[in-house]
Amino acid sequence: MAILVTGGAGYIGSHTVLYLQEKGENVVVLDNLKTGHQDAIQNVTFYKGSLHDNTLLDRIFQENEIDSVIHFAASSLVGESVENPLLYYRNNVVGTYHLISKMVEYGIKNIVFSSTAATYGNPEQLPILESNPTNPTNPYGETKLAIEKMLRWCDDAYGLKSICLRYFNAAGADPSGRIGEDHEPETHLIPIVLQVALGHRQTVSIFGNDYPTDDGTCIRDYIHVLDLAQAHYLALKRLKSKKESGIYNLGNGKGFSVKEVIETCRKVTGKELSSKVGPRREGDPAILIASSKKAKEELDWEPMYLDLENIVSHAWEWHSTHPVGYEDKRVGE
Ligand SMILES: NC(=O)c1ccc[n+]([C@@H]2O[C@H](COP(=O)([O-])OP(=O)(O)OC[C@H]3O[C@@H](n4cnc5c(N)ncnc54)[C@H](O)[C@@H]3O)[C@@H](O)[C@H]2O)c1
Ligand SMILES: O=c1ccn([C@@H]2O[C@H](COP(=O)(O)OP(=O)(O)O[C@H]3O[C@H](CO)[C@@H](O)[C@H](O)[C@H]3O)[C@@H](O)[C@H]2O)c(=O)[nH]1
Repeated sequence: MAILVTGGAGYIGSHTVLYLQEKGENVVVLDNLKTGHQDAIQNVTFYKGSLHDNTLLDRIFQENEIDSVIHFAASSLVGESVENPLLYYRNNVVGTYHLISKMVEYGIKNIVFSSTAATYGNPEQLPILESNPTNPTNPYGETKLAIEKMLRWCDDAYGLKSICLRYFNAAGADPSGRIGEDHEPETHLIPIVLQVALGHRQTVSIFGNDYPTDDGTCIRDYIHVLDLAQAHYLALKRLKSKKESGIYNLGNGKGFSVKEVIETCRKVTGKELSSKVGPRREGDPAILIASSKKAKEELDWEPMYLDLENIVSHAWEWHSTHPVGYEDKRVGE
């Protein structure tokens, strides 16, 4: 049997594919390469195309013995979603609607879904529990919450079992340096700061220093991408054994401010790293920190790389050895 990984050529998807391969799983990837890289995946059955292509989805489900799906494919940038919400409703909600419809048609009962801390909005308590209210402050979070709800109703109606993993901020890279994060343009904080270290940018702009935090900058919970990969594997195992849907936070349990992240990058790279304070970015909550107690208890999740310096070191290992990222994007230049 095979696992279909949508968005498997993306940052978190490719790390999960590698993890699943190392566990001996048979993996099929669907990715339109909008933000992913074919070079990030090796030795898998790969279909280049979109969630919106029903004919391609038919082919994938007919040509492979798929018994479960891990669904990463999405548009996932907070700022972009505020500027272009319809793109997010189409790619995330409508795209997932197509995928789930085909799963129901082909009788595939298990899905692990990439949800997000952005479903909570400005949290009422910290650390955030899965049972806390969800009030997204941006269209990205809204679309992910809409999908969680769609999945819940599909469990009731069709017996489709889902585990929604609400990740906090994915960071780091495969410690052996084989794959890493490569987005164009890059919007995530750690790779942006490391681009300053590489001399690809002059400075990093700090998006606001008037938040209600100790140093005035936003606090986030950075979780290693391989710890996320492990959680997907465990979530699939649980779906297959318990046949129960669920929602789980995945975070480090510790929060770091933007200034603290920049300082850690200075320490790891040994470089000065210029920064300047700019305006707030619309849609950003002040503080997001996870409680991952439920994932640890019910999925037996044991994150291995909780130290921020370690996470940044793995990211730096990738960026310093691949200063322009994957080779494939230079094809045709
Ligand atoms: N990076 C984070 O910190 C973070 C945090 C929480 C949740 N998430 C979620 O995790 C998932 C993966 O995030 P990522 O950081 O790896 O992003 P990414 O952009 O690197 O990966 C997404 C992948 O999906 C593919 N894709 C997008 N739309 C598609 C479509 N319609 N059909 C087929 N393929 C499509 C892209 O080409 C890309 O390879 C997303 O669903 C995102 O919302 C990410
Ligand atoms: O140049 C930059 C980039 C980011 N930030 C700040 O750094 C923090 C982290 O930002 P970023 O790395 O862009 O991540 P988030 O916007 O927190 O979103 C990530 O984390 C969310 C979960 O918390 C996921 O849902 C999203 O998909 C993922 O992009 C935020 O406070 C930003 O305002 C800056 O100050 N300067």
